[in-house]
Amino acid sequence: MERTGAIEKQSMVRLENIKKSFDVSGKSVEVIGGIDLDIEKNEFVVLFGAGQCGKTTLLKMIAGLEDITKGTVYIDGKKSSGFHPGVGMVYQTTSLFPWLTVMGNVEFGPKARGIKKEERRKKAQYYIDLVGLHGFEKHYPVKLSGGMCQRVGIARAYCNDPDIILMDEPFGHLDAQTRYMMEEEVEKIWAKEKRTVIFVTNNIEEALYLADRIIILTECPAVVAKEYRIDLPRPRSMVSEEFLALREEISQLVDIPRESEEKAV
Ligand SMILES: Nc1ncnc2c1ncn2[C@@H]1O[C@H](COP(=O)(O)OP(=O)(O)OP(=O)(O)O)[C@@H](O)[C@H]1O
Repeated sequence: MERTGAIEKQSMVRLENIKKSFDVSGKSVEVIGGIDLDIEKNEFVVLFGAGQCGKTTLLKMIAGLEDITKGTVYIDGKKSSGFHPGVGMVYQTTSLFPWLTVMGNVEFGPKARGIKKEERRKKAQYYIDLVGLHGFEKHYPVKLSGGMCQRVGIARAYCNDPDIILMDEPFGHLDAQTRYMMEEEVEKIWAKEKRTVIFVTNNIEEALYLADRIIILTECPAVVAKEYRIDLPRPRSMVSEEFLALREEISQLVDIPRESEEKAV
């Protein structure tokens, strides 16, 4: 709880000294080394760090899908234990049900909660339209491109009315062009639907394009190395002076080669 004068501001997500160790061949390996974090309602927070630093593990602990070794997660002020219905997840690779159509996948959550057909169809249609898939309602995932599948995943997450949406490198497997398009889509949807989003990536441009705040994690065991509040106006230009200056600063901090340097090696 943050104190601002006499008023107490409650975080949507609060992590208190979160630690995680895995047992690997009988040895305890610490992956998360003690993370404290407060995330405000409707904030767009990006967890940024090198591959294998523990980002997915942290996200899973927030979702209640992974046991916490030490520390506490609070969701909307309440101590969280296990899966929380107010948390939705969009995964790295598509996790759609292949035997269900686009409509079937998006309405799956409300259907499981017993929402009547007419109501859940209306809602699912709204989110299908919002992610730009109008006309694809009856298609099966096998007939869709990677970007379209991720759109369905996003619509499915929103259709469950979560307060918090966790996105785990959702565009990591897409080609560069589709990735830019999807980043624009997510930004637009977030501007319209305003939820608390925690987005994992190891792509600096993506982080800077989307985030209100970037949390930079150290390599394993992950702790918060630094955080940046990004106040650039939205929608952002990836070639503005301020954007490029921040990209340079963060690149140097985390020493991640740019795409062109990676290719040159
Ligand atoms: N169930 C598990 N048992 C043992 N080790 C695990 C388990 N899950 C994750 N790890 C280890 O924890 C570390 C962090 O993994 P994690 O997937 O959280 O990293 P990440 O930052 O999300 O990686 P990437 O960016 O490559 O997706 C890795 O070394 C991984 O091998």
